[in-house]
Amino acid sequence: MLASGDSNWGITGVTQRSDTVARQLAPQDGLFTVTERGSGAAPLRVVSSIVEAISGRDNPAAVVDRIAADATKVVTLTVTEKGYRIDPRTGSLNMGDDQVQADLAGRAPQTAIGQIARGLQQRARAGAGPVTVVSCDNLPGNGDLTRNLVRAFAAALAAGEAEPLLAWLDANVTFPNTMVDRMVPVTTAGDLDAVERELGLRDEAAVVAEPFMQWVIEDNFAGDRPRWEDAGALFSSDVAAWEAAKLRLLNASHSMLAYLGLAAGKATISDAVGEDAFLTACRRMMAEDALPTISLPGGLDGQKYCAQVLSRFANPALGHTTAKVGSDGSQKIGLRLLSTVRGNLDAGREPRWAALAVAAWMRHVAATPAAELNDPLAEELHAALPAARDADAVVPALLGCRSIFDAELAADTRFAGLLTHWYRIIDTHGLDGLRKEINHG
Ligand SMILES: NC(=O)c1ccc[n+]([C@@H]2O[C@H](COP(=O)([O-])OP(=O)(O)OC[C@H]3O[C@@H](n4cnc5c(N)ncnc54)[C@H](O)[C@@H]3O)[C@@H](O)[C@H]2O)c1
Ligand SMILES: O=P(O)(O)OC[C@@H](O)[C@@H](O)[C@H](O)[C@H](O)CO
Repeated sequence: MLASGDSNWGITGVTQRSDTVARQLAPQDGLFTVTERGSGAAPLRVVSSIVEAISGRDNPAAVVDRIAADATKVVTLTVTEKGYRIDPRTGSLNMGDDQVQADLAGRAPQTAIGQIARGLQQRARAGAGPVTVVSCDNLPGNGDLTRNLVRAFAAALAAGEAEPLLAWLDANVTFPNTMVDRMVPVTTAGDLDAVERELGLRDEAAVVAEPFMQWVIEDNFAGDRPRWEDAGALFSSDVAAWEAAKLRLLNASHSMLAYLGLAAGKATISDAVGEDAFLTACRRMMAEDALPTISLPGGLDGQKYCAQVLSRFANPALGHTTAKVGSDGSQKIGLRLLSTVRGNLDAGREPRWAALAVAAWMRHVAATPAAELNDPLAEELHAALPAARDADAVVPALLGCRSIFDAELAADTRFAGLLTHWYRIIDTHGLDGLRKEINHG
């Protein structure tokens, strides 16, 4: 958007739990490069939109100040699913979370929702103007969700604080829903060296990405906003449909490839999708299980979208690891896969392929020691596991985790049967068994 000529905007970047990115950007005046990899890649570009980078962990008061500043018009957040601190049983803010309670008690806030709510409270008191909060995470209705969590935080304050803040939020803050799509793997040391060779300078904050990018935003802004449409963003009143398509087709296949790939020793998503049987499983999951459960947004051709997703996954230059995509499974499978599972069971169909992905996740959980499982619920999941790790022991044990499977889904014998079937094949017959079973249909 800046490159299109309007230079009135800039970004204050805030890191959350670690100060790494703030430390990398500070000596570079906030400048960083974006390297596209794959067919149609644009030349390396230096991005100058970040005017300052703050460590939210070390300087939470500065975060509150920036949100409250009159000059701030938009607050975006991208903090992963677990960063929202949702209670899986209620879908609202987890009031049992120590960090949420500490933010409510009045310390300089450390949680993402606490920082936003306290920033907005200071903004209300300062009489600064309206502001828009934009979640960019892979969550359905991410704007509505963020609004509900911020309101829940405000409502939990003492009455004298809660009522004026809630009224001010209603009159001055909007939370548009968005869908962001671009595969951006973790930058490696090799990426930094490659950028240095091309640029002639060391960029510690370099970003590597695929050429594809898409940002769909609900046009519901409380105040001024950058003209992102000049740089290709799509403003739409149908963001929910875009988000459902992305989560149930792209992200669901991504998770499926991650867990099948991990079981078969494939390090990257492109390696996993290069295995014909896994490619077939993804195709069939999207076509037979996911597509029938969603209404596509106007202008999106489902068949073409699925084919494009699989060819994006095959990009060998990206190096997106199965370990990274497979992290935080407890936070992702409900949104990406169980939504499809429920849609099919309700319609009387068997979610055969989506169940394969969930079974592969269960196998990953059971085969990974608790200390090595990259998941905020690692302890809870391992506490649920019995000593035996075969299909008949693991599947019912993990189905009993109410943070992930509701009682109705856990009691569905069709789903449990599919999970046990696929788990057993992965566990006892390995890649050859999977190939045979997937190709057999
Ligand atoms: N990387 C991609 O390909 C991509 C593409 C589209 C959307 N997304 C979305 O962006 C989000 C971030 O992805 P990423 O690849 O940058 O992940 P990442 O793991 O590299 O970064 C996650 C960020 O979230 C913060 N965070 C993690 N746990 C937190 C917590 N408990 N509280 C507050 N902040 C927390 C981290 O500090 C970090 O800044 C994803 O969850 C996804 O929804 C990612
Ligand atoms: O970012 P995460 O960890 O929530 O999920 C991993 C990937 O599935 C995801 O980041 C995709 O790459 C992205 O959603 C593509 O737009």
